[in-house]
Amino acid sequence: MKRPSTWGKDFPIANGERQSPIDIVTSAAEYDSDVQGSNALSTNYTPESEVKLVNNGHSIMCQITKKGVLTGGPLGKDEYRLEQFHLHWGAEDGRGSEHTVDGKMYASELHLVHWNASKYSSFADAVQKPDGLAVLGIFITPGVACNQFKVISDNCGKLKTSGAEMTVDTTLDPTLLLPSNTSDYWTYLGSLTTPPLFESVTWIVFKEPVEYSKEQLLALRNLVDSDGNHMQDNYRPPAALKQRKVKKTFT
Ligand SMILES: CCCCNCc1ccc(S(N)(=O)=O)cc1
Ligand SMILES: [Zn+2]
Repeated sequence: MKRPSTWGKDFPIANGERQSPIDIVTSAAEYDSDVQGSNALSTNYTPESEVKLVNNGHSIMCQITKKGVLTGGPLGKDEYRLEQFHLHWGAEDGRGSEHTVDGKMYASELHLVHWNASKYSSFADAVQKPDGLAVLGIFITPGVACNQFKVISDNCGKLKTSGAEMTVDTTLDPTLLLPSNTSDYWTYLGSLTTPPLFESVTWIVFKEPVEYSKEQLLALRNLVDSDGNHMQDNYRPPAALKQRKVKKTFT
């Protein structure tokens, strides 16, 4: 994939009104009490009985096969189905996340991608609809190892090159990839952060980061992308906020 600065030519929506990621200016975010209590954000994931990993040339992706559901919060009455998760990261710890918080970049960002199964028939059908997708963004910071992420980081060596796929014969519970606090998040209307950049994503970015070990981050940086280079800095820089408001669920 070419550099983000070149995307505008082939994908004019790159300069659209609801592009992602964004810099989250915490002082400008508006508290929204409506996303608490009975309609709090809720995940109901079924653990994967085997783990399908793909090096798709610009990230490492886990294709979900079990029924996993995200509801509540900013999603109204609709039920969003977990489709896949993947990550973005830097060449070093000081950069790598896509969203930033008051200009701060994290070392990596995990995206759990869901599609609106209440209104659409498949991910492909939902991916271009304004209320088609919901993505959970989880910031990653260097620290202790994340045990559930070992399923991915321990197999990066076998997924080195673009197009490599493998099925790991072990279970994986996506719930264990989430931060302990899933009540505090920012949410706003945005887009896919890679081409085709469709403006179809309700973003939910958790305030609390998750820790991965140095070794787990290094495993990501040793992957090879579709250009044959080390897969690093596969993050899009923040796009203009334009006429959007960011909501927050905490004071
Ligand atoms: C039409 C086929 C689209 C395939 N690619 C989907 C896709 C791209 C980016 C993200 S992200 N990085 O915004 O979560 C999720 C899913
Ligand atoms: Zn992503």
